[in-house]
Amino acid sequence: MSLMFGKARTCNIATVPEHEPSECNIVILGALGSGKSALTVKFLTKRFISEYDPNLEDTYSSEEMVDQHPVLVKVMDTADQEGPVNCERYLGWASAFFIVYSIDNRSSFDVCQQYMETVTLYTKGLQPEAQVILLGNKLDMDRHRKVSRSDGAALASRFGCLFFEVSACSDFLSVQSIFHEAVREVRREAERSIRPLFISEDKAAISLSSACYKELPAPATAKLVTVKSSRAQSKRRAPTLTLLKGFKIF
Ligand SMILES: Nc1nc2c(ncn2[C@@H]2O[C@H](COP(=O)(O)OP(=O)(O)OP(=O)(O)O)[C@@H](O)[C@H]2O)c(=O)[nH]1
Repeated sequence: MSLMFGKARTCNIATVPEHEPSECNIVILGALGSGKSALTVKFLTKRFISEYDPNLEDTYSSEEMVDQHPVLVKVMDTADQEGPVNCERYLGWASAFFIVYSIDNRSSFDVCQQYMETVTLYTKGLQPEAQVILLGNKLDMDRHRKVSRSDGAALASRFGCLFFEVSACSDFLSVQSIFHEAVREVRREAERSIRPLFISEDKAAISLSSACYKELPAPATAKLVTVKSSRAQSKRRAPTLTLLKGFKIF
């Protein structure tokens, strides 16, 4: 079986349909304190962290079932201190980007615009194109909101990407849904990129205008199978919480 999924991605799950990538590499970008680690840890462990090591950058993986198909989701939780610098380490690796801001912090939203520009400049025209999802985090802080939902939607629409608001400290299923939605987007893109390009004008108009705020799909029932960091794997260390030693988990 060969997968039409470039950039040296591997294929090791035999039951994956031909056009579907068996791995999905998600890079999480955003300003300091926007909640990148909290979202990552929530997805991996269902728990919320309140303290973290801001210099910790690592890649974690989790075997997931998304729409009855297995996929290895790898998550790179980045620790850039001042916006997009030294992006080479993830630009070629990512199948999807989460660009995260905190809805109660206007400047974190401004940093997102820089990330959007950097990432879309790199990804546009690639086959398959890495998918970008804008995330307004800390939805539980709505009463302190500094970025309106329509501002988020407008930015996403400017770059033609999906947009969700979420909270890393509330329910696990909505955080998981966003990661699964990223997998779906990556699969759609993989499928699109192996199809000949016969798009009617009507369809093109629909797809161009459809970017923007999207209601979360019903939470998937898939359950977390394993939690391992790639570093831990390579050193054959015990999986799970040892990899998260930079976090305090509640
Ligand atoms: N209320 C609330 N707090 C959150 C949420 N997500 C993260 N936080 C808190 O915000 C702070 C920063 O969260 P992190 O996940 O460490 O943010 P980060 O983007 O990884 O930060 P850096 O590692 O410094 O880049 C922590 O105190 C978290 O507990 C959320 O959804 N709601």
